[in-house]
Amino acid sequence: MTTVFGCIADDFTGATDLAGLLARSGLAVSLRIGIPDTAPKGSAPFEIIALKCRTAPVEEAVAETRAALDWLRRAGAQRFFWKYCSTFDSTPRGNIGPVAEALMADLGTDQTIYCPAFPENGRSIFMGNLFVGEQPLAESSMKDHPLTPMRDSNLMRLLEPQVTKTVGLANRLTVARGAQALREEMDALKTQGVAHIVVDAVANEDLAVIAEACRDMPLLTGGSAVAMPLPALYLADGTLAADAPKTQRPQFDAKTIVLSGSCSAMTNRQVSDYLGRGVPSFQLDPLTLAENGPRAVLEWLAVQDLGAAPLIYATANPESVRTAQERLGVAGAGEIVEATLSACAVAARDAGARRVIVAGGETSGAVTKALGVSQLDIGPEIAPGVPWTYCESGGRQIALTLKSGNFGTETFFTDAQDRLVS
Ligand SMILES: Nc1ncnc2c1ncn2[C@@H]1O[C@H](COP(=O)(O)OP(=O)(O)OP(=O)(O)O)[C@@H](O)[C@H]1O
Ligand SMILES: O=C(O)[C@@H](O)C(=O)CO
Repeated sequence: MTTVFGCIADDFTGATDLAGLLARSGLAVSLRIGIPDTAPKGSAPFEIIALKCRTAPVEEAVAETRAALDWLRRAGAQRFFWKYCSTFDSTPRGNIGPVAEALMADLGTDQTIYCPAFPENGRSIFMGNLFVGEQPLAESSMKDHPLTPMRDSNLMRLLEPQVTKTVGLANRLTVARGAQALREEMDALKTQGVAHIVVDAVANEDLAVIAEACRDMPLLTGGSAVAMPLPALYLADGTLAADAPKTQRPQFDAKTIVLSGSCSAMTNRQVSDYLGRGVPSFQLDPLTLAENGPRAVLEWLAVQDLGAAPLIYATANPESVRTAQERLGVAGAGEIVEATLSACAVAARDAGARRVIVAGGETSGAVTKALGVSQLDIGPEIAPGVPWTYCESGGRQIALTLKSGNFGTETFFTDAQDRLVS
């Protein structure tokens, strides 16, 4: 099968988020961890390459995404998507804008759109300003993000310093008038030399209009949700054959491990909910780990009944996180926890776990790497933007879900288990 739509995501959970929304169509979606070192063969209609370049140096992010684009082109894709966070996480220099400009140059196109809106998860854009729920981005918890604090809510102002060409806006009033009106507005902006168009969207209906208007642009950029209507559009216009490969539903043994390294407000609530159900659990403390290593948790894990879906978590409140970071450094505390959760993932898999639930973007990156996973097929969605995925790890098929810190409802860990039939 030739790939129709090639996507590049700037982090792992963001990639599974996009994959989950594309897979709502029932069509096969394949996710590669990093740029495959083999030539494309038997690629899916929708291919996503997950990178880890959100906060990488600009030159590194540009080089990696260009290499990913090259692989996707060799897989046959002619339309491309640059996926970044629905909260537009970026540094003052990038990497959203510089990567978009580099991909545009490679594709020989002079216009693209920027639409991080994800209404189902409370991200909306109005008059170029991004909201998280009812709060402007810069007043949301994103203002204190450790790596990419977002201190402005205006997407044009955020993007301008990241690009060399002109930035403009197609606002909600235009989007509300439909796909044809939006196309005309983009053409008018093109004559004014606008290369980068922020597009307003407050509801899924707006995203349907934007996707319809922009479906044939060589490059689209945004959060996952703006890409969601594309599979149906490509099926309807014959870009994708009606017999294109569909998603699979393999079955997995119910032995499960839940690993949480996210300290977001939502993950804290999810961990509390799961603990409240009386599941076996082990709380990791970075300071104890720094002193004694992971032996205690690995010994505890070795005697657990994985049928009871035990939880190992470092999830903590901001005060405890700060204390650990003051003593070990931000990176030091993070690495100790990530290394421990990764070792637990491997030990649980070797002990028979076939369902692995991971919370946290960085944590997911570390666990996926430790499990030696290079390709994931996308299964059923657990919550908006969080699907189950199927992959091979250590010679076995496992089901793996990677949850962004802020995604899912309080009952996510049980929701995940309920979504897979054994
Ligand atoms: N108790 C703790 N003290 C200090 N650092 C911790 C603690 N628990 C987890 N960490 C580290 O905090 C970081 C959490 O980042 P991660 O990306 O996994 O979650 P997140 O930021 O909530 O998720 P996302 O990026 O999807 O929003 C990881 O590096 C993790 O190892
Ligand atoms: O878009 C989002 O919010 C997520 O897919 C994400 O990128 C989390 O890191």
